[in-house]
Amino acid sequence: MNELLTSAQMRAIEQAAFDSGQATGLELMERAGQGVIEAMFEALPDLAKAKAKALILCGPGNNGGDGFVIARLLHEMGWQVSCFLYGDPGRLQPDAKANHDRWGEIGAVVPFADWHVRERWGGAVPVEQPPSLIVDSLFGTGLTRPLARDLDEALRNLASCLPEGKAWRVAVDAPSGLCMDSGRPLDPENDGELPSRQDLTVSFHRLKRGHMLGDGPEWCGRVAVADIGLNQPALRAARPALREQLSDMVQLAEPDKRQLRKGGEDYPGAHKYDYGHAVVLSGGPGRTGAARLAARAALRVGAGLVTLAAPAPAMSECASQLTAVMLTRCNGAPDLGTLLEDERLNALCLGPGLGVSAATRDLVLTALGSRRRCVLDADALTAFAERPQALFAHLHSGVVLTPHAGEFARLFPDIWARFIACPEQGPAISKIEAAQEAAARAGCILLFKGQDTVIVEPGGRVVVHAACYERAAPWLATAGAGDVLAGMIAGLMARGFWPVGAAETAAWLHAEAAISFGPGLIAEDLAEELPAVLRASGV
Ligand SMILES: NC(=O)C1=CN([C@@H]2O[C@H](COP(=O)(O)OP(=O)(O)OC[C@H]3O[C@@H](n4cnc5c(N)ncnc54)[C@H](OP(=O)(O)O)[C@@H]3O)[C@@H](O)[C@H]2O)[C@@H](O)CC1
Ligand SMILES: Nc1ncnc2c1ncn2[C@@H]1O[C@H](COP(=O)(O)OP(=O)(O)O)[C@@H](O)[C@H]1O
Ligand SMILES: [K+]
Repeated sequence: MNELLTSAQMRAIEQAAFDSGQATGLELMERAGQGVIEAMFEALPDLAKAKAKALILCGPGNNGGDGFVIARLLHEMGWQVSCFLYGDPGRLQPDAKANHDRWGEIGAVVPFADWHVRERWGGAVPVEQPPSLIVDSLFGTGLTRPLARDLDEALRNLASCLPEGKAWRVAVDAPSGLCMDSGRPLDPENDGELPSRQDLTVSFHRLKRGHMLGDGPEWCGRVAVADIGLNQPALRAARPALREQLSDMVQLAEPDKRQLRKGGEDYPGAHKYDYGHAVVLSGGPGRTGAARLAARAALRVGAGLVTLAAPAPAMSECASQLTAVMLTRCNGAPDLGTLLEDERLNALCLGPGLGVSAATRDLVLTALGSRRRCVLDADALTAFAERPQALFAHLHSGVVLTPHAGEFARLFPDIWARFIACPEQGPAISKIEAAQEAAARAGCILLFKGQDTVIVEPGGRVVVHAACYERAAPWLATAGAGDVLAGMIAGLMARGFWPVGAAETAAWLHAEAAISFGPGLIAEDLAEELPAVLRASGV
């Protein structure tokens, strides 16, 4: 259940279910409607206490069909329900048409031409009693272009007549207007501002990428996943074509708890060198803090030994601040080369506080030449902004690049430009495709930071760590948080984690430490919170 689907993958699963006789479209639609009802009363308990009046906005496709099921089921529960249709009833698909017609035996369907939103609910005394629930069943995974101007305007009018807090808002599968493959609004006219935020979005079978990426979480509000009875493993096993379509399935990040554990039954007598020796390169005097944060995090995450390698003028500054982290002198690339003659030094972290200079470029190239596992962050990336190819030519599969958006833009300006261009049709390029293209060009693992962190192995796994909903970690937006993440990845690689696994586990632990610490977090707290996080997660 840890998967994020694209709309095309969801359609392929649905088609396989039809072809194999696992379910019919009508059955799935009924379960989808039922699933929304169950999820919304569970997630929004106050809804049951609200005035039981619902407005169901149905669209021209199967998302609209789900809306007619919801209308019927709410009516059966005693709710007063109004159904509005954007689309031509004569052109509905068979399953949506069947549910439209079933609803038609119960109540009216108001066509779009008669919505007159402002006249209904906009006056000082509304002509019609306002609803306590608005269900957005206009578009789901079938959205391919921005909402038509007249519909968009009607929805904005509705949002101003019944603003947030006046009525609960529940979206069926997707907030209409959001591209579910990217989490990006298809809304060039309004700069990505959709007509309204939802209180809850109910997805079917699995979460889609758009629920977790980009602006998706902001517009979805909360998410729930309704089980609509699709047996994906059975369908996958029986149908090679589906297996192929699902082969690039994206996973949500999970920590490798088994590998995180130290000792235990299978390995009780380990020595510190069994957990590796990480080296973090420090900047000069007055710029050592970032590397010290990284080094401390590498040690806390369980590297057996961690050494901070600092230039001579910064040694006393570092020495006064370090205890368990060791210190060695490193005046530049030749010193680093000498240091790395010790083969026990098995993972490196370069970038935090290192400075944007030719000296940094030399250090990076020496580190890469040693073929050690290596994290390149911050200045180690920016130092190559003028000539990224000079970096890419030396990268290898043991390297993790950890750019934030600015660093990504400097190294991959063309990909960045395409990624941020306002999308006019779906599916829009997502952070996943941007990271995949960048990782393929760089030839190493890429962890593209942000609230939605995307980790990509060229030609291999794609993992998303989304710090949203119950895992929101806004306190991570603090100076130095990225340095800590880089140190954690280096520490895990020193312990023997594969680079992509180190990146995934570190991203999870990093956010978990922020969530565990909570308000007031500063970067120093992250490493200190790790013991509690590790204990709480059973490591
Ligand atoms: N898959 C499953 O297993 C299940 C799916 N279920 C439900 O079905 C939903 C997907 O249904 P769907 O494919 O009919 O697409 P939907 O989102 O209703 O869009 C309808 C059509 O609108 C059109 N269109 C697009 N953009 C437009 C725009 N801006 N303005 C105007 N028109 C626009 C476009 O057609 P076009 O005009 O491009 O030919 C599109 O095909 C899914 O989200 C879930 O709720 C559940 O019932 C249970 C199981
Ligand atoms: N609002 C947020 N929600 C979740 N994670 C965040 C948020 N803001 C920042 N982060 C995370 O914190 C880290 C910040 O890294 P970075 O931008 O490199 O900061 P710095 O350079 O100050 O260390 C990244 O791992 C990023 O994913
Ligand atoms: K919808």
